[in-house]
Amino acid sequence: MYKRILLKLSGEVLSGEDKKGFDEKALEYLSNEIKKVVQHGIKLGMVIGAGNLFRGRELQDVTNSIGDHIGMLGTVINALYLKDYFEKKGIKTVVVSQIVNLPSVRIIHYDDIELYFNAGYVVIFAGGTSNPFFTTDTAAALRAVEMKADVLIKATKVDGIYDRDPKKFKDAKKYSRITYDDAINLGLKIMDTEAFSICKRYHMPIIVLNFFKEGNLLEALSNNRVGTFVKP
Ligand SMILES: Nc1ncnc2c1ncn2[C@@H]1O[C@H](COP(=O)(O)OP(=O)(O)O)[C@@H](O)[C@H]1O
Ligand SMILES: O=c1ccn([C@@H]2O[C@H](COP(=O)(O)OP(=O)(O)O)[C@@H](O)[C@H]2O)c(=O)[nH]1
Repeated sequence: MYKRILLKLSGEVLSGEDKKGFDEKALEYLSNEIKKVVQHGIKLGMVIGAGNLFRGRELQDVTNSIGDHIGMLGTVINALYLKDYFEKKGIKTVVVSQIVNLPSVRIIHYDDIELYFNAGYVVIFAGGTSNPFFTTDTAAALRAVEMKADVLIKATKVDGIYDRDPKKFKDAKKYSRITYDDAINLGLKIMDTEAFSICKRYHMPIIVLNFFKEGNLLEALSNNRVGTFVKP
């Protein structure tokens, strides 16, 4: 079983698919899935998106870089919302970020992160990469490498990587395994190229899985037979 993971969640995990804001049922489901992982003693880092609040590219009347700043702040909002929710459910959680200075958010410091893991805390890395023009997938790849994760899990609403977007093409075919190079060269838009490149360079395996199937996350960590596995 993987013992140290970076979990990337899209913002819609907090709102429900194609919805905005926060949904109680979605949050309860999420905290139950996370609890299963934490109870196995797995060291868990998380990167959360902000698709349930703001995506820079969707703010059409806003200057690109400012829209992205708004998006990154959205990830901090999500992280704090989650921290509060998790703690009420008994999951010890700390939020770290480089983009805000708030009493509820800690500065990212490698030594401290190890202490948080050893004390059984889930660590939520908020604020994306701290730069506009990137996504939280790229942030997840960076944080996975930085925290020396065994694997990066991209938890999403499709059950793996397909030869085409399965939401648009009913006859899309799923890969159970794929190389970084194929994922990049075939232009499979499940994650951005930057994220695949960082994982390739630092030999970080990726599992893409459907987060909305109960127990899927823990099963993937146990047997590697869920979703799509991206490897060298
Ligand atoms: N080749 C592909 N294989 C799987 N999913 C794909 C592919 N191309 C595009 N997608 C889309 O990527 C989405 C997953 O990305 P995610 O980051 O979770 O969502 P979003 O970017 O909408 O927040 C899926 O909903 C799926 O429709
Ligand atoms: O390093 C980053 C990460 C995110 N964002 C902004 O934050 C938004 C939310 O992130 P993302 O789209 O990855 O969220 P998700 O779709 O996974 O919920 C993005 O649209 C960008 O506007 C950014 O500017 N830089």
